[in-house]
Amino acid sequence: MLTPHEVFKTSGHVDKFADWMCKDLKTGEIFRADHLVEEVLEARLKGDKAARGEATKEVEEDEDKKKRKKKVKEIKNIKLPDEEVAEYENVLAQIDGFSGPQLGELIKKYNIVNPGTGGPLEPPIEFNLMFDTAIGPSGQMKGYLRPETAQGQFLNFSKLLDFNNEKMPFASASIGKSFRNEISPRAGLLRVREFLMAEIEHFVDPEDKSHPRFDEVKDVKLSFLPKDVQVAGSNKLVETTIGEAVKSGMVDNETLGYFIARIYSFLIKIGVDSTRLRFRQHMANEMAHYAADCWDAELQTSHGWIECVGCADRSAYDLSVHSARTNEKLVVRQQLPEPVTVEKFEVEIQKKKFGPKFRKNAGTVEKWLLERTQCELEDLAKELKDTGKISFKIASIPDETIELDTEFINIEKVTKVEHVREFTPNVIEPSFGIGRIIYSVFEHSFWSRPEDKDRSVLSLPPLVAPTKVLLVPLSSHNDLQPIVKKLSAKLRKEQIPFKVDDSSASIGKRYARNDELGTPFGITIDFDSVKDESVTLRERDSTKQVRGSFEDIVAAVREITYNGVSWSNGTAKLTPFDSQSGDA
Ligand SMILES: Nc1ncnc2c1ncn2[C@@H]1O[C@H](COP(=O)(O)OP(=O)(O)OP(=O)(O)O)[C@@H](O)[C@H]1O
Repeated sequence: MLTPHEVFKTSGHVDKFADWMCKDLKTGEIFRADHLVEEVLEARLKGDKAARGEATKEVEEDEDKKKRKKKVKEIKNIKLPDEEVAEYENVLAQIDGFSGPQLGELIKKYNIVNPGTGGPLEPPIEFNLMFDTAIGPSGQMKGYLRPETAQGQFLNFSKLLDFNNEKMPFASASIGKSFRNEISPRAGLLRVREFLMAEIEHFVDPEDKSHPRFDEVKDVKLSFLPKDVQVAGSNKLVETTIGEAVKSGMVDNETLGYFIARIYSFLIKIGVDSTRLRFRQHMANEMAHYAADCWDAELQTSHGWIECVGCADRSAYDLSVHSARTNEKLVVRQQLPEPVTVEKFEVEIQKKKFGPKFRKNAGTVEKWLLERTQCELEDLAKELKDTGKISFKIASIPDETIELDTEFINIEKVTKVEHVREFTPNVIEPSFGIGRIIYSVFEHSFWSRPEDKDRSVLSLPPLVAPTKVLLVPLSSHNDLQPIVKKLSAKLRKEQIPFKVDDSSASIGKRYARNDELGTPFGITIDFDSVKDESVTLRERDSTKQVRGSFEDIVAAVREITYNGVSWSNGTAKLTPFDSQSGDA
């Protein structure tokens, strides 16, 4: 988590990991420029709708919420000219793609001011999001709290490749805290300065980004928001299978497509509502310059569409920059099935002459030369041929310009037979924000029973519910205790997390409060249980009940929870139970 300056300087974070902020010099308030433009234009569009008499219930509720936040000035119901409405919609569709200066232009053009006070704002300036610190007692070594887990994985590339017996493709994964000095943290878990991140770095051959298991997911149907749709100012979703999306080139390659589909399956499995999930492609200027393609899994919540998982093809960027900085090769070597004849530039160094000329720097100069790419060697060979010498600078010998003539070096194109292919892998990176996912799952799973709005249910899938079963003895009568004990032991043995609620509240109340906590099953123990060890199993969402031996009931719970079996299949052999349990 605590990472030396050099790592993030090399990865580009020191120079580029920044958001744009605007300052109100009078009040000292600071706003994130893109969020400000987004919020103000959205508010004006809603005001316009209201002025046109098109206010929906949602608009009214939103306005009410915003008024409470004292953002009154922007919410006036003012009808906008039609062209302006279209312009606003266009800007909003592309809001993630603007640079700082472009945001500054928009702020000027649309006269966007401090929404609270109406005061003017300074043009946007860049604000680096990393928390910096000093490492060690001398305070000399600058460091940062990591803003993502990825870089640590890249630094360990050689070890990871070794663990995988040098075989490609392979992946590493890491889960842990990341830190970003967000300009304005807000919306609970959605934007915080310390958050849990889970990232997979999947290393793949740049010349073959097919995925051996793509066939398994190719028919998964998804909602896509591609970049050209956004650039055209729309947010109309394209519904198609991931197979088609890759085939048409909308999604760059199979491996990226495979992970997009797997992200989808994961989110659905843990309780995300598929109708409130879309994959939005990054627009060209939103994407890092090195990325080949990038899609965000966005979940719709009461705070709008929220990016919860990013899935990017980061190409060979990270490994290349770390390798260049450290002079360590971060490459894969693969035995070729058949030797190939290649033409390539090679450097011939007169080592004996290097020592006296460069002394302690001889090794560094030699290494630098040997690590040049073919393109660089081609340029150097030309320089040597044309001028009889080459001159260059090396970062670690900053005060010296190195000059070498043909007495010291020769660079020539040679024909060689190669048995090994050497390449820098590309990286496909799914990056999950755990807090945002959990928050969205809560919103997507929470509902009230139509017959009684006060009775809420958290429909967490059994697999992710922290407590799977609530054990409910009908009464606190001593006769029921042995069965409670026996059933508890059985559940413990089967590793099914459960809780006992033997409070004096009515059965209905006990069920209701656990429905709200997301506990998917209730097992009721009554006086018949004492006689024949039969118990009742209740399902949270439907409130359906079945009866059977406690062995069969526990087996059904296990099958439904851990093996993806449906309620009706899992309880097919049990007897439907119609009770007046106080549920209604
Ligand atoms: N401040 C934050 N609080 C909580 N989760 C975050 C935060 N920033 C990023 N994440 C999570 O980490 C994931 C990967 O980070 P990434 O760098 O792609 O986000 P980002 O594009 O910077 O997010 P945003 O544009 O919303 O700031 C995001 O999909 C999100 O789930």
